Amino acid sequence: MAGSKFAYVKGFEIPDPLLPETFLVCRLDGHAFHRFSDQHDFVKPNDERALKLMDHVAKNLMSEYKDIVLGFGESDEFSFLLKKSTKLYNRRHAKILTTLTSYFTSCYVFLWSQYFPDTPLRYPPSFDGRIVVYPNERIIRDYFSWRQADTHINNLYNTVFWALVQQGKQSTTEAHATLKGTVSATKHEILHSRFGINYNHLNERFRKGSVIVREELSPDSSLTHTETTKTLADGCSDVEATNDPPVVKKKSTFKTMINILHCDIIGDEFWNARPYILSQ
Ligand SMILES: Nc1nc2c(ncn2[C@@H]2O[C@H](COP(=O)(O)OP(=O)(O)OP(=O)(O)O)[C@@H](O)[C@H]2O)c(=O)[nH]1
Ligand SMILES: [Mg+2]
Repeated sequence: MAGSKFAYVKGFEIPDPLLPETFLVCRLDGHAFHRFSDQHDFVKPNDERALKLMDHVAKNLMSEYKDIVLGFGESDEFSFLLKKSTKLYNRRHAKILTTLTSYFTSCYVFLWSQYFPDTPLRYPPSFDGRIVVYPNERIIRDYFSWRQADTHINNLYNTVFWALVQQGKQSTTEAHATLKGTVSATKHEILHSRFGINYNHLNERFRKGSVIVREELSPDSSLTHTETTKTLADGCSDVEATNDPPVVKKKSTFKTMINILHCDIIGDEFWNARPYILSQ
């Protein structure tokens, strides 16, 4: 049937495919979370409730979108790696970006009260998003190393900064001045000598961010959920088991489980233990 005389406008919708057989990284970032965190009384420098909420949201996104093989989050941001063979929405750029961003945002609102039972949302939060196409494994590893290095740099700075303000009674201007031009060793030293804080003993979630992996379990795995989680924790500290049963993949006997880790992603150990992340 011929379209109406108006149908030609459809021709203005230009296809926006992402290059085939390349890795896609989608990074979502809280919009104006400086203000949002103030308005909702986030603990400084790290609010564990807010970070756990982000992790839970990311885990939900990965349950919904099985082609996401890895997530990494810190502060108000999360990066998601889609396997290079993904055919999700025919690799349409806008379709993937907008659905991932809106699903993440609605989950954030949906789960908010679980983590902030006494703090009603004062206004709707939003997230911006981008997808970057990367050609090879080395660059993907460098990408995630970059985000984790950033986590470390920001967290060390923020930890000393707020120690100077909250315990050292400096103004924020004075604290900035104290830290201007200092190297990492000096920041560690200030924390240790003035505040008795050993940075390396702080919560790993704060120091390393959150790594979310979809682990594949062998079909003959007879381990229980809890045992399996412990086994997968080898080499990574502080694994959070979920209470959900492992998901049985359709059309396959493999079981998968999404785990939240706070481990090093810089270096070989993480990647060598999980070759399937970059090989799909
Ligand atoms: N107090 C507190 N603030 C946090 C926490 N996590 C994130 N934030 C705030 O969120 C900001 C995130 O940084 P950005 O994404 O660069 O800043 P933004 O205000 O969100 O700005 P845009 O992303 O450009 O919209 C931080 O600077 C903090 O102000 C937290 O755990 N505690
Ligand atoms: Mg932000």
